[in-house]
Amino acid sequence: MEWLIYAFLLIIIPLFLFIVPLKKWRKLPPPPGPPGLPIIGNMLMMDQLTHRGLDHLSKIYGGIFQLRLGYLNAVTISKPEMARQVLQVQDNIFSNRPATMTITYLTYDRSDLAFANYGPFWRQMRKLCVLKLLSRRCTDSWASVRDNIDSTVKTVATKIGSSIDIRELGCNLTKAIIFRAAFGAQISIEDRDEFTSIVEEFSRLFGAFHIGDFIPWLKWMDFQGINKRLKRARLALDQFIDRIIDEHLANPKEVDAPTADMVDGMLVFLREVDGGKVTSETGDDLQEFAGITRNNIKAVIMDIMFGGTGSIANIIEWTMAELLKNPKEMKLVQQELAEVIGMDCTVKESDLDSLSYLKCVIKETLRLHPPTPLLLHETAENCEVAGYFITKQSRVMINVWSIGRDKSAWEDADLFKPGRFAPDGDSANIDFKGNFFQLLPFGSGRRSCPGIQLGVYAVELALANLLHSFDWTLPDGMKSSELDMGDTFGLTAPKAVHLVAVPSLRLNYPSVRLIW
Ligand code: HEM
Repeated sequence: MEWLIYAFLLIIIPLFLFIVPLKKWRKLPPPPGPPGLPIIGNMLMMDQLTHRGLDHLSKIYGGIFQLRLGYLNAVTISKPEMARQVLQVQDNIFSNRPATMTITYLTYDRSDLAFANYGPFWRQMRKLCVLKLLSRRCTDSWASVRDNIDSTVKTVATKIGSSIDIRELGCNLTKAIIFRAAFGAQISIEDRDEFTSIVEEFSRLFGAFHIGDFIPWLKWMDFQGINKRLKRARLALDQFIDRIIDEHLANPKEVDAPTADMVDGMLVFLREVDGGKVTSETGDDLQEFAGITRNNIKAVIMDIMFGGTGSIANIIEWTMAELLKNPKEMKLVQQELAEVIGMDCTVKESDLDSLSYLKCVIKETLRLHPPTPLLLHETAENCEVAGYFITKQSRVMINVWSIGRDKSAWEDADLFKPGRFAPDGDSANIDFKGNFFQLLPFGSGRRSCPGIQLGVYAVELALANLLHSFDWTLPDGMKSSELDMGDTFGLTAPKAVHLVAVPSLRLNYPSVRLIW
């Protein structure tokens, strides 16, 4: 009798655990896609891995298709319902991130938040970032937004009648916000310039092509000398942030102090590895947290630099461009600002809730120009989407740009019509917080953007003040129809040609002079 029980355990259980599921998967076809060559697969189509290239391929192969890049399967999703399958229904399987060799090295072996795989470490880092660095309670980050927008408006006021590069204006503003939030008000101009060049080199290296990412047995090849650049870049970051950390350690602050910055926030959890001890007590909501290392701090600071700076500046530039291209919409937003704020003062945080049309304009801009057009995820297990078999460790690209322009989800999908989100519009109930899979500028589910509150606040307050304080025209008599609306593709998708516009004073001058 006993042998019967053993036979059951040895034969039936493995059958159910392995063979039955395998058979289930085997019946399913892989997603459609273009035929590939031996070994390299579709690597000759690498130039198509942009939001526009993948959108074009989705018109041929459908809302889900697969490219084989060497040994890597890359699946693209371009329909809202399939995005829901991936980001909500099977979120647990799709919450890993793909990381190239370059990214792994530059993030200290993925010891950050954005590239860490889903699991206990990621959960703790996410909790730390959300509660201690990016929430409304982190007062300095938010004060940094207000102060830096005030000084941007004052700078524009000194350039009335001259051409202003809006991309540059937005980048300088967001860099100032994020630098001060991360390192505190004391950071010098020289330090800012030094750190900007480190971030720029990281950004160039993140996009670098390495054959070993696709054909692992060719990992040793380094045609472009990337390895040397990687080592130099990480050393520069080590030296810079170690100095900042040491300065902060020498001058400790209470995390709740009004002048505490993100480095102060993280130092509370610092575990100096050399000494092997936890240097300070952990906070209430992270009692079980074993602490973080200097490398974690460096990697998270880089996440915040990349997450914050490009996207906020991008939205400001695209919104201004769409409003200059659509003067009727510009008039509606400015009319709302005049009615809500009056013409004697600038916009304050408490006014933002009343600016409902401005919010519609920003939403519509995010639909047409999401700053991160492709969400990058990776599968943790074999699974099924829409009747297709997706293998474990597939790279999954959710084409948010394509989904935002999907003709079956949006009426007049290619037109800029903010009124669709107004209370009487056909998309009035749709928000961008990840609940509606046709609009995903901040992603959805576990890996969605933790900086959404801070980011939206900065975008709304900056645009409200720029549009309320000034009237804007295109330079040299350029007509709105002549404005170039093309984009480029990198980690984000900014306008291909920088937007240049000319401000004129809009508010009642004597009262505004008192404020400025
Ligand atoms: C306002 C403009 C912003 C937009 C449109 C934006 C968009 C996004 C998107 C699309 C993702 C990926 C979601 C996914 O993969 O499903 C993301 C992730 C992330 N964002 Fe943002 N973001 C913005 C602002 C910020 C700010 C201000 C910060 C920090 C200061 C930030 C930090 C991050 C981080 C750390 C992640 C990685 C989260 C993780 O993997 O768990 N973002 N963001």
